[in-house]
Amino acid sequence: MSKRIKIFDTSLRDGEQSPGCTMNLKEKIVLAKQLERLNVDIIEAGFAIASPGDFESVKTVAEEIKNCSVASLARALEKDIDKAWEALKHAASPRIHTFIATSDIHMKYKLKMEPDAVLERAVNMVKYAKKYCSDIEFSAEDASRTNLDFLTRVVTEVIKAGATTVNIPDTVGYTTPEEYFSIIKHLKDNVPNIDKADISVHCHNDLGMAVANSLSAVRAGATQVECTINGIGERAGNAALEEVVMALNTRPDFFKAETRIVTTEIMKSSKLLSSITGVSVQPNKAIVGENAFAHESGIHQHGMLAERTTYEIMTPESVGLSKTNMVLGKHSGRHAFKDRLESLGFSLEQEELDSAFEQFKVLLDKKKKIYDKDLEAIVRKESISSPEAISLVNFVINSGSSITSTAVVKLERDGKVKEKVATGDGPIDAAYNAINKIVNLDFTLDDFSLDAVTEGNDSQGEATVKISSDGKSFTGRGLSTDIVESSIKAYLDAINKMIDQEA
Ligand SMILES: CC(=O)SCCNC(=O)CCNC(=O)[C@H](O)C(C)(C)COP(=O)(O)OP(=O)(O)OC[C@H]1O[C@@H](n2cnc3c(N)ncnc32)[C@H](O)[C@@H]1OP(=O)(O)O
Ligand SMILES: CC(C)C(=O)C(=O)O
Ligand SMILES: [Mg+2]
Repeated sequence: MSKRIKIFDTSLRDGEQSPGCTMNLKEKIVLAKQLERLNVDIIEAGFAIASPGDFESVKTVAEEIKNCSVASLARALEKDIDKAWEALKHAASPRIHTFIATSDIHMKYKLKMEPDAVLERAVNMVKYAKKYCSDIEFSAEDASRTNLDFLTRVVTEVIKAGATTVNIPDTVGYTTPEEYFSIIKHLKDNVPNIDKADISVHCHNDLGMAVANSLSAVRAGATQVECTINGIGERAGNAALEEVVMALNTRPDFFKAETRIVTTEIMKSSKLLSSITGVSVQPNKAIVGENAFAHESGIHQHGMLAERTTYEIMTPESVGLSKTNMVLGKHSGRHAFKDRLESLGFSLEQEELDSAFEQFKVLLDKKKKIYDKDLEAIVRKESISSPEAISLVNFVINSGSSITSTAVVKLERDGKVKEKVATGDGPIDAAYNAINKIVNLDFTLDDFSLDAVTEGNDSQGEATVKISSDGKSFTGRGLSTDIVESSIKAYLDAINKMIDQEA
């Protein structure tokens, strides 16, 4: 049977402790509402005593959110708990979250308290909070580095005092999945009243194990996971909500656990947070990174086209993306290329397809990102260009604002290569003059235009050239990331059409 895991989102509290991730009141409300749509169980809205701004945020989130519990953090101090309650009192479902550190290092150096005094404070503050509301969470800060017998005592006593959730944080991201499993299992087996409270886990990502540790704890019996959107949080961050949730969702056979998260809201939540904080996620970030559902290599794309499950363990639709992103890139093959062209409405004969595919690969050596418009441009060129009587071998341009432009152009015709040098009014004019010297044909240049056909710094420029001879006009097109090259190609395309028609 599947057990229910509560998702406690702390993006607004621990998440906001990430340098660069502070949010103003309005932004916090917008994010809280999105977390409500995501259907998290608990929103930790802030640390009410920390500042008037934090107090106001907790208060407003508490008043606005109806379908999730709203929590405020409070040290194990009466003044913190009073302030938390003042902010939370109008919440539909308030939770006071009080904490104190229990590890030897923290007790000795930071709190300067003996363990018994810490235990007593924890118990008294849970009782103190309990007079305000029934839903009390207690966190034993730095639990993963706490003496296990002492931690067992603390957990037992705070549950007796009325804590309904006991959190066992890996505050400094120090533990490992196996070790954390045994800590949680030990508490499950040795705390007599453990079933009266949810065991919560709160993992930091200092060693990159926050999600793995959280999931391991779920296997050991934890019933609440604390996490943040995009994994933001103090230092290296907290366990990423989207990763925890999708792991549970994707592997019910293994975890036998489920959440109430509306997973189709995941992507929106991630993007909203990034737009609020200005901190975007790395492209290879699991679940919400730009590449998480992108397939670039030919063998994978071929497999995906045959059957999605060959390379997709969860669907992009399940996290709110409209579709898998088949990235046409350097490693793509003909299957994916053809599929994309067909989706753009082009159906090419094998020969045309091979030629377009070849051009596509050449283009990729020059251009990092290929857009649909690039493909359209390649195909349009493919279907409109004439047989090449004259082809470009290479060219060299010397141009600048204070020198006369000079072009050296090398062309091939009937297996013979010819090279000429010419000057001109700008690099394109110089190149055209050099071509004129080589081809030695009688025509006039009537029109020339240049357009950027795709997006980005490395966009392709399409040159269009009109020439005429004996009252007939010929249009040529050329495409390249280099505008001089596209201009030369367009000029030669028009000349080839003229030669073709004269032949
Ligand atoms: C693991 C975590 O994420 S814990 C949450 C961390 N988040 C934050 O700290 C953000 C908000 N914090 C703040 O704005 C400030 O630290 C405040 C307003 C809470 C307190 O500020 P100050 O009163 O100036 O104290 P300061 O932060 O310098 O030191 C913390 C004090 O709280 C005490 N303390 C720390 N944790 C606890 C606790 N859980 N219970 C009781 N006392 C505690 C420390 O011993 C220290 O006490 P001292 O002033 O008597 O030496
Ligand atoms: C306050 C507690 C839960 C915390 O953030 C931590 O221990 O990391
Ligand atoms: Mg934390």
